[in-house]
Amino acid sequence: MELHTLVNVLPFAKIINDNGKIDIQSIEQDTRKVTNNTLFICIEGDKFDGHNFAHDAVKKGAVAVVANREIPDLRVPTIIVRDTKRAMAMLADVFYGHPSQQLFLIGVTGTNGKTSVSHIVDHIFNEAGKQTGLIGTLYTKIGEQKLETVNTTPDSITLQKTFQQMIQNGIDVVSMEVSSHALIQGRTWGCDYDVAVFTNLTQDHLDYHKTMDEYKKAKSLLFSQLGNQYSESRPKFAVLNGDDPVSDEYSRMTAANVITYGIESPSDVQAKNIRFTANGTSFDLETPVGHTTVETNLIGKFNVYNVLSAIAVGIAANLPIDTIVNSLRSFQSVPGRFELVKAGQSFPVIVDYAHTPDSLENVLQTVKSLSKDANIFCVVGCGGDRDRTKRPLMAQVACKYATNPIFTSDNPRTEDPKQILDDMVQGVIGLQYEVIQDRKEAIYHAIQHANNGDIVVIAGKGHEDYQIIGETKYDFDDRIVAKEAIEAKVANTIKKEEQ
Ligand SMILES: CC(=O)N[C@H]1[C@@H](OP(=O)(O)OP(=O)(O)OC[C@H]2O[C@@H](n3ccc(=O)[nH]c3=O)[C@H](O)[C@@H]2O)O[C@H](CO)[C@@H](O)[C@@H]1O[C@H](C)C(=O)N[C@@H](C)C(=O)N[C@H](CCC(=O)O)C(=O)O
Ligand SMILES: Nc1ncnc2c1ncn2[C@@H]1O[C@H](COP(=O)(O)OP(=O)(O)OP(=O)(O)O)[C@@H](O)[C@H]1O
Ligand SMILES: N[C@H](CCC[C@H](N)C(=O)O)C(=O)O
Ligand SMILES: [Mg+2]
Repeated sequence: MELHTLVNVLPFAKIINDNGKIDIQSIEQDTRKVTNNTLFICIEGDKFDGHNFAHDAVKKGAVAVVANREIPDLRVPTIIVRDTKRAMAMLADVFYGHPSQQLFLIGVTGTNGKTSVSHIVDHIFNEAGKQTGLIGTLYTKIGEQKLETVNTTPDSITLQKTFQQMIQNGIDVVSMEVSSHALIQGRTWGCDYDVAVFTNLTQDHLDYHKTMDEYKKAKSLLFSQLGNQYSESRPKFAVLNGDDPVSDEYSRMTAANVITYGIESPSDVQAKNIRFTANGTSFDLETPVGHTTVETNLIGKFNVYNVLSAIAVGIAANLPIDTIVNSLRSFQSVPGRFELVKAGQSFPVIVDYAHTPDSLENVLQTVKSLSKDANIFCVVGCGGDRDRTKRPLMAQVACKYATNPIFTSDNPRTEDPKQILDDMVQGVIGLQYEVIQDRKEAIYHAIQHANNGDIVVIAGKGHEDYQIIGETKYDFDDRIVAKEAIEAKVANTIKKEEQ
């Protein structure tokens, strides 16, 4: 695309060193991705100032630069704008041909459940015969192809480029997770959502947002930015959790149609008579388009909320209710979410991604409801360089529900693992718990001491196949470590029996 055509979308932009027509073949905000004929955008970030990389970008092939000030000795055309992040989102949307307008785009935000809900939604549309794409914590999925992601919600260039790739691959429906960080940083500016979903709001990320109010405001942007163009052929919907008090505020902020879902409060999409069985959950469903029964393999009340929100998305997209409900029967699970590890042991071992006080409470409550008298071993830690104030709260939750809480390291990152554990322990002074800093040792310890009828929960890292200590990412997968621990225990038992 020609540089001036692109720059036309940036009101009041000034070009320094303009030297006529230039063909732009890619736009990038990271020098590590710059190639020939790139338009490089300088972003002032938390760690670096991209303006300091402009010369480097030109050396690598950048033919023009977007900046918020003149960069000394830079000889390529430089487009000066006040806000380079906003310019980046606009340029990305234009450069990739407004791809989100051609997709049925669903954004899911909330503290917990984004990955789960986006996967259930993806499954529903897939079963309804649509070609689907998914963007989130686990991966970017284009049809059957899975690509690794750095962030839950990518930067605006990566995002728009991914949408374009999806269109080229025949995708028509995309469900994506929208993090609060992404909303505040404008990574999703330019996204034309058809449906925006709110799961819930509880404590997390206060290291970044500072207060719950700021965190709530960040998430509200998905709803206030939801297009307010009324179109009969393409109405916009906000899908809100009727049992979360924050939904009232979000409802007032959006100009779109609102569908609520819930269990406790009267909602448009409502679950009644919830029945937890050995194989999953079933409930009576009431919706504006009909009443029916839902059966799912997923367990826990929190998963009823996840399923309800996904049903509401299906309804917003005009899918027949029977198609939605039938597809739910074949939805299995999400990797690392309540994932059972089986290696011949006589007690359940569950790996789960609960890394907030609320998610841990939901999972442990569910586990407790499975067997009232079981000893519950809960191996849990808290991430470093993240919200410190959730640490004592997570420890409290572990001690409230588990008979055997074991505090260990999650991803300590650049923090001292001992300090993180000390922060956790501050919440449970005088209560019973163990501290085993090494995660592998902690998992082995829990499995070694669990007996028939007990339950082991390994929380916090779910699908992660690494552990970040310092700045190094080591191979580490709770599911593999747990399996090895079980196998060691089973082998030992057999040996003892043979003696
Ligand atoms: C704090 C934060 O959110 N940082 C995000 C932010 O980085 P930043 O803009 O501050 O970038 P920076 O590293 O200071 O660099 C500034 C600029 O210099 C450029 N640069 C930098 C180095 C270099 O060699 N060359 C170069 O060009 C960078 O590409 C960037 O344009 O923008 C980047 C691009 O979008 C993100 O990858 C990065 O996420 C970091 C890795 C991160 O850890 N973020 C977490 C907190 C996060 O965003 N998490 C949420 C999920 C949370 C949840 O709900 O659970 C997520 O969406 O992933
Ligand atoms: N609706 C829910 N309410 C509360 N807790 C939930 C809910 N759904 C899932 N959980 C719990 O939260 C954990 C994380 O779920 P999931 O990965 O779906 O959330 P997420 O919002 O994508 O998280 P992240 O912000 O880290 O990407 C699960 O492992 C489970 O313990
Ligand atoms: N998206 C979350 C994931 C947390 C996962 C947990 N294992 C940790 O490292 O704290 C975050 O970046 O805060
Ligand atoms: Mg997620």
